[in-house]
Parts: sequence; C-alpha cells; structure tokens
Amino acid sequence: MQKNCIYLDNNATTKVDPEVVEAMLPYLTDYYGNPSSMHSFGGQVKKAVNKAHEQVAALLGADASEIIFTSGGTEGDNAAIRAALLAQPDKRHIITTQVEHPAVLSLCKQLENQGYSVTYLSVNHEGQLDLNELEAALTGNTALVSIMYANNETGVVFPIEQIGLRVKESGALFHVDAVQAVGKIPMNMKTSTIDMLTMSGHKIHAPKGIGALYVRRGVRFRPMLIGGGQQRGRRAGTENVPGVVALGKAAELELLHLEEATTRERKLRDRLEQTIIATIPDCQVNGHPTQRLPNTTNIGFKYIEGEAILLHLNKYGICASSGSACSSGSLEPSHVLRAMGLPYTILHGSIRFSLCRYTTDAEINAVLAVMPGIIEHLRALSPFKNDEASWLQQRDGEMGRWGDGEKNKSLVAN
Ligand SMILES: Cc1ncc(COP(=O)(O)O)c(C=O)c1O
Ligand code: FES
Repeated sequence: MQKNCIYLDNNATTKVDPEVVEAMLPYLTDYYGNPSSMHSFGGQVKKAVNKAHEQVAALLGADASEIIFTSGGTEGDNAAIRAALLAQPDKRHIITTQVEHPAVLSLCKQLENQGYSVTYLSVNHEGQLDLNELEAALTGNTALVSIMYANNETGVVFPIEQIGLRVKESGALFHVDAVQAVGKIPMNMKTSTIDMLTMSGHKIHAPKGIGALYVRRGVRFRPMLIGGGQQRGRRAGTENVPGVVALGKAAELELLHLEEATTRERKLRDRLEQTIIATIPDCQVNGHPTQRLPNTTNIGFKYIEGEAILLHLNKYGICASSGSACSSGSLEPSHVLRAMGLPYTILHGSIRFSLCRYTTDAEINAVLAVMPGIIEHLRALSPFKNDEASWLQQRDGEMGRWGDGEKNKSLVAN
C-alpha cells in the first residue's frame, strides 16, 4: 500500500492530525462508557463530549448548546434541509444554487418529486452568484435558502452575510454548507445571519464519519433521526464518542492555526498557480481570482483530459483531482464548471489542487517540476492541440464508443 505521497487533494479529505489521534485513542480503549449512562464511568465520557461541544462552538463562534454532532457533511446537509421543511409545513419552496455538493443537490431533486419547488441559482463564468436573482426568487412561500459557503471544486466563496440579510428579510430559514470553509475562513455565528451551518470532520484533520450541525438557538428544529433522546432529542443514536472527541480536538487546532496556516497556504497556492499559468500555454484558472478559498486552485488545460493529467501526476506520487469528473452514469463533466459556462475544452481538461497546513515548499516545487512536461507530453499525443473543432469531433466519437464501466467512473464528488 502506498503510504507516502505529495497530497494535494485536501478538499477530498485530510490526514488526521497526530494530536487528534492521541486525543481520541483513550475513547477507543479505556473510556468506552456510554455518555448517557448514570454511572460515573459513563459520566466521564459525557464530560469529554461536553468539552468537544465547547471546542467546536469556539471555532464557529457559537454556543455549545447550538452544536449537534452528526456523521458528517452529508448528514448535516440532509438534517438541516429536512428540519427546515418539517418546521414550516405550509411553505413549499426552496432556493439553492446550481453548484452545490450532491448532498444538497440530490436531496433537492428528490424533494421536487415530493411536491416542493426548487430554484437553482445560476453562477457567472467566475463562479459567482447574482444577488438580484436571489432577491427575485425569494417569496413568502420560501421555506429555506441553502447555499454553500465555499465551493469544493473551485474554492469560490459566496458572500454569505450579504445573502443572509436578504434571506432574513423574506422570513425564510438560511442553511449554509460550510464543509469546505470551516477552518479556512473565520466564523462567528454570534454576528451572523446563518440559522444552520454544516461542517465535516474529515476536511479539518479529524476522521471520516463525524461532523457537526450548528443550529441557532430559537430556530425550530425537527430531528431527521428519530429514536433515543440523545443530543437533547435533536439527533437520536449513541454518540460516536471517539469521533466527537477527535472533532473537538481538530476544531481546537483549526482555530489555533487558522490565521498562520491560511496565510501560508495562500502563498504556496498562488506560487503554484502563477507559475503554472506563466510557464504552460493554453491554461486558465477556473473561479474568481480573489473570492476564493486560500488552499484551492482549479486549472483548466485546453485540448487534453484532466483524467490523463491526474494519471501522470499519480505516477510521480502526486495526488490531485479532476474538476471535471464524469458524474456516475453519464459522461457529463463537472456540474460546477458547466454552470460557470466554461468552454468545452476547459471543462474536460481541468484539475484541482487543494493544499493544507502540512503542504511544504518542496512539495509545490515537485509539482512544478513535472507539470510542464506532463502537459507537453499529453498535447504532443493529441493530434488536435490547436484545432478545437476536430478535438470536439473526436471527443463526440469517443463518447459514443465508451462502455458502461468507463461511463460510471467517478474521480471526484467532494
Ligand atoms: C461542500 C461539501 N458538502 C458536503 C460534503 C459531504 O461531506 P461528508 O463527506 O462528510 O459527508 C462535502 C465533502 O465531500 C463537501 O465538499
Ligand atoms: S470529464 Fe473527461 S469525459 Fe467526462
């Protein structure tokens, strides 16, 4: 099994911080009590869960009582959207965007089949929303506006508080999928317009399968998981205590490192991006140049396939991902890049590098050392490198020939 690599796929998932492992381990070995038990063996575990509430709340600028532990981002998004609808049964309209994660988009599609109407806001070629379009869509029938803080593929950051002010005027609830933003953008729920916010542990150096949903005090919340009375009836099921402790520690470390880590990551990201753009012809950055996460760059290379670039990077032990992964069952490229209206060749030739606080100068140098050669090699193989029309024709032919296995291949949805 490959253990060491140059890991530039942190928007997909992150390495668990050794301090996080250390914090959670005792809750897998010695402290295995149930936090809801009456005895003090369980009671000491309950104390650890309470501490994690405080640690996560501190990262979000929230109160500990406003944090519900979940199994991750997908559950948080589902629970928030369902809670908002259950709490307002008379309202049947939802507003979201065309570029959300499938955890929101697929649920909204399903809700459309159940009689809800959904508005999917568009984005411009830099991935930004038009707030006039949002204002025009809001009505008294709008139960919920669910908009991501930052996009996982491009890193584009939405003006969440400006959006929230408009949502509040309409009387709708405001849910924010902040899975990619938490730990990269300072949060303060005390001064925010956000009613509910989703975060996920494995994007902030905690393990997979743990996350949290912030629910503002006073917001009517209807649980999605029904059962025991854990988490004050808001999420039934015995807490994943080691995961909860890990999330708490990870949140504490994110808060501690946020400023210095994001400054470092931005510098490394900018150097990576600017050098690639300066040294490789026919490529472009996808997304707004500044309204973007500090750790993410999505770059489109004309006339070649993103997947081919990834395979070559992989040979050098470099992990990145495709911004244009075929969604399962279709040959459609990334719904995010498509919503941005990017040219066909860019849609197919885009890759994403996402950094974290462990990324080093030497790793960026290693990527920069191989990228020009990889692109040159792939373009040399492409007979159509300066002939977009023939390239498209060839692609159409290939799509028809591909079998189902190839069609179902998916490289990124996170
Ligand atoms: C923006 C966004 N929302 C939701 C999710 C889902 O999170 P999880 O993998 O914890 O279910 C992800 C991660 O893939 C994401 O990037
Ligand atoms: S992204 Fe290349 S075929 Fe779908």
